[in-house]
Amino acid sequence: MDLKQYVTTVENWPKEGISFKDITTIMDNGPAFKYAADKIVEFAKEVGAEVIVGPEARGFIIGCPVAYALEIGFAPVRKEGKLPREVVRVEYGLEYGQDVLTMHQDAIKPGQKALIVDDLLATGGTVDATIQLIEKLGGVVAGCAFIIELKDLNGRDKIGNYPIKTLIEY
Ligand SMILES: O=P(O)(O)OC[C@H]1O[C@H](OP(=O)(O)OP(=O)(O)O)[C@H](O)[C@@H]1O
Ligand SMILES: Nc1ncnc2[nH]cnc12
Repeated sequence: MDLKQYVTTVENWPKEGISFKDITTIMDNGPAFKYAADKIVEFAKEVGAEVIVGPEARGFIIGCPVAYALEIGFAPVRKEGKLPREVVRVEYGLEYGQDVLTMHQDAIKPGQKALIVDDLLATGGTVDATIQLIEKLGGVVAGCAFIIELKDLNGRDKIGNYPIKTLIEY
């Protein structure tokens, strides 16, 4: 399937100069959404993922069906002040901002193999912070999977040697 045809590009949103890649037009097409999730499920099996870790909010959209298909757990990464129990926290930078990401202290078991799943890899700030959170909890990063990669922003450089899967490149 040519998944790229289902992505909508919105120029100058949410800020001047940003070419926003909107995945809601993948999600609202059943076969396209299933294809994207199935491709990431295949990768999750290859790397032996034992838990899926997804950053708020679009990482929930694609991460949860992957976890469901594999019958493994899903651990949410949330912006500060959203998780109700004790958390670990990491500050990070975005293509269009700065924020703090958190995970519950008990979200990952020591030694557990975690696959990070998100809709898009841009500067890599989010995935870098998520890797740090998993490792603070004693987890092992099995890999990172994204529907979309924005190559010019060199997000891969922040991921280092972990296995990476991306389905669409710009
Ligand atoms: O590689 P990066 O430069 O970190 O950018 C990628 C991140 O940015 C977007 O999330 P955003 O923080 O906009 O939050 P949202 O999913 O709640 O819209 C996207 O869903 C990724 O998580
Ligand atoms: N250009 C972009 N499109 C969609 N989501 C993003 N997150 C960071 N940069 C983005």
